Amino acid sequence: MLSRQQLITHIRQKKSFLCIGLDTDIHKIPAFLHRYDDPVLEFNKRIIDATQDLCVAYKPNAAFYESRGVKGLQSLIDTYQYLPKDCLSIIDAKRGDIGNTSDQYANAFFNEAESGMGFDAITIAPYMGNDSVIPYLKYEGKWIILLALTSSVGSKDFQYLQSDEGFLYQAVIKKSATWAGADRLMYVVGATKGEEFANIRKLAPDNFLLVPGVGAQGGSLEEVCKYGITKECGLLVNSSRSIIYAANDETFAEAAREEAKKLQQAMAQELEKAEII
Ligand SMILES: O=c1ccn([C@@H]2O[C@H](COP(=O)(O)O)[C@@H](O)[C@H]2O)c(=O)[nH]1
Repeated sequence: MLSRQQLITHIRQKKSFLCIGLDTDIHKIPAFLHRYDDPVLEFNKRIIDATQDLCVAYKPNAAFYESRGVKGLQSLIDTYQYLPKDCLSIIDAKRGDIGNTSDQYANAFFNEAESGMGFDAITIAPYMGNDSVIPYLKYEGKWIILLALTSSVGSKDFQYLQSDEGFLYQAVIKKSATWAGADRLMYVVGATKGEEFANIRKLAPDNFLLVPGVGAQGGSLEEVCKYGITKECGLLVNSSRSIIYAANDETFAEAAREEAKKLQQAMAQELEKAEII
């Protein structure tokens, strides 16, 4: 379990607000790893070993594990167990369902005694409203991360629809702020939506934002920081493919480290600019 204050301390100590996405596709990892019992786990362990001093969070995306059935679930559980305790562990599951079903999702990802997984945080699609989100908050100290404004091209289909509270994504932020405080609630905001960060900060001045889209999707770290950084940083910037698939041979973990380091160094500059370190 990682509290807001611990997260902020780690950001200052590591000079980093990098979240590394473990979107591990068994068909994309280096061929030599296939001699291991669990190639995906071996890949993840080496990525984690090579990068853990450079990042403050890891985010396995559930789809890459669930797509492989029982074996994939085991890779996910074993990867969770291997994650360093000083990094925020986020399961990117994007769940959302009626209350009793959400109870089961929360149990699956938060109740380590029963499922083998006790992630610190989970991404949630908030579309089904309050009763779909509250079950996760019953787990003391765990974080919920609601999809607000996603990095996807399709975000314009619904998220920018006008409502009484402004755009629909703005209504999501306003309403959900009544469900939990900034010590338990984050929002996903895509790095590809740099121009919206200033508006989002007006609605969510203290919440951490989980920001995917830097790297393979072309989002700008500089723009995100220009409008999104707060005095306590308030950002976790995720990159998955650009780091974990930086090379496709025996050097993959070193190459991942190099990519992570470039981002960490750019983040250190942003933290200095904002006088956080
Ligand atoms: O709006 C969103 C929400 C989630 N994601 C997820 O983040 C990573 C991004 O991976 P990259 O390889 O760095 O593009 C991936 O797991 C997505 O499912 C997102 O991209 N946008």
